[in-house]
Amino acid sequence: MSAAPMGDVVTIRLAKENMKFSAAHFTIFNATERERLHGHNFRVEADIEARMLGNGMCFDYGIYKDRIVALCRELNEWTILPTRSPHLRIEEAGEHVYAQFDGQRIPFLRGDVLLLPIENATLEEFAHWFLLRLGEDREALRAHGITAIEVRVFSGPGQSAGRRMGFD
Ligand SMILES: Nc1nc2c(c(=O)[nH]1)N=C([C@H](O)[C@H](O)COP(=O)(O)OP(=O)(O)OP(=O)(O)O)CN2
Repeated sequence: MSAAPMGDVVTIRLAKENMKFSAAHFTIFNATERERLHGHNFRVEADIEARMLGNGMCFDYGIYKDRIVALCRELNEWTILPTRSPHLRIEEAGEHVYAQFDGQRIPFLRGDVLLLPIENATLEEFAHWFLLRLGEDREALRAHGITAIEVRVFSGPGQSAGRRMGFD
């Protein structure tokens, strides 16, 4: 049986139990409608497309297991607020962070809040955040022969958003 020729594209699926984070958020639907603050135990999965590199394997996926778990830890046990929402203004004042929405000035302790450069605290924006962080080191992606990554974020069983990014 011939070995898989170098250059074949394979998909590595990473969906480990420890790829998870607990966080509070609220989805903003428009300038006047949002959810109440609530939380989830979010789970993360990643499909990484890559070229075979010889020796019967592609890149060592352990590298990205560790990276995804580390990124989950960055989001764990925070109230996540989006800094790029068109409907929310963030005001930092001393030990507080105020989220200004539709005339409401919602107070948080700075020590409880993680400000993320996303448009909304949604599954699809969390997935995009993971993709941007995983795609930061383009040299490494090239060396690993990685051509695309899809990240899928779950807010609970049966509810997720997947987002894909190609890399040249
Ligand atoms: N396009 C999106 N729409 C919605 C999102 C989102 O991320 N992207 N998020 C929400 C809510 O935040 C989320 O659905 C709230 O959780 P909810 O489904 O109410 O609660 P559970 O996860 O416990 O699911 P149940 O169906 O209640 O069991 C809404 N829209």
